[in-house]
Amino acid sequence: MTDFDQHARPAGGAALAFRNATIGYDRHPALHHLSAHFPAGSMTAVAGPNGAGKSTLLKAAIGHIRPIEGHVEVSGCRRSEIAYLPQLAEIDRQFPLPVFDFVAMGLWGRRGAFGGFRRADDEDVARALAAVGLVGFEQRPLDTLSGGQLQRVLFARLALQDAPLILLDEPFTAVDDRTTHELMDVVAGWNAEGRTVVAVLHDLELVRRRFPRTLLIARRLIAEGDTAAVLTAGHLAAARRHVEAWDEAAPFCEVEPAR
Ligand SMILES: Nc1ncnc2c1ncn2[C@@H]1O[C@H](COP(=O)(O)OP(=O)(O)OP(=O)(O)O)[C@@H](O)[C@H]1O
Repeated sequence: MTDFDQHARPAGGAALAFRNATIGYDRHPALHHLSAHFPAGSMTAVAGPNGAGKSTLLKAAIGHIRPIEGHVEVSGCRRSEIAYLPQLAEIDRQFPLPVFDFVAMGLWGRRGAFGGFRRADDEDVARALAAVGLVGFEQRPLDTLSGGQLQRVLFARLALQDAPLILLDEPFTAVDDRTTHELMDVVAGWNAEGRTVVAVLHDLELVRRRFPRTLLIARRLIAEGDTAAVLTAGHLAAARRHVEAWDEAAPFCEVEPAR
């Protein structure tokens, strides 16, 4: 358990399911007929080659993209309660705020933007910063942080959202091994509290070590389930072949679902 166990949730939290979902941009599908399930309380890695549709899957889960066909279902919480960490490249780090204030924004969902802060909130922010190893950084402007420090700040803000379902898009890209290890422990702590975690990851060794479940996609489902059974040489080769053979101009899906 982490410092956040006062927010610990009972088992039976939030789940996410894709039901024969085709998801794309301007009606050009990026993901075809995807059926996949992220059970409540599970911790799942989403893997696949570049362009496989991993970020698209997370964006559909939070409702930024609507399926062209099929359904994306969130159960056990409202979509607005999902915590989502986009790729670092999509984050505006020129935000003119000190670390403390930026992290405190994680409380907005619970307090409302104009809800006012309580003394306990200051303590929660301080605890969140301590949990990611950033004591002493409270007044540092965001734009003076290294990539790894910024990622720690983003994790602290995410923790304060107290979300039952947490989606992370390549959270360890451009951070060193030590930061990855420490932030990975934070993620495992969230999952131990009963939160459902879905993380897009390229580092398959990390996935094998730390994620019990994996979803392997390549514009469609290749395999899902126990990580060892999913990340086989055969499945990984199939994923590469499928993405390489993909015709970007194909307007509509004619591929049968993989399962
Ligand atoms: N906003 C967009 N408009 C049009 N096409 C897009 C958009 N975003 C992504 N795509 C396309 O959808 C497909 C899947 O992209 P996505 O970013 O989901 O893949 P990914 O698996 O996350 O890739 P990577 O590992 O490179 O981050 C790609 O062909 C991409 O070019």
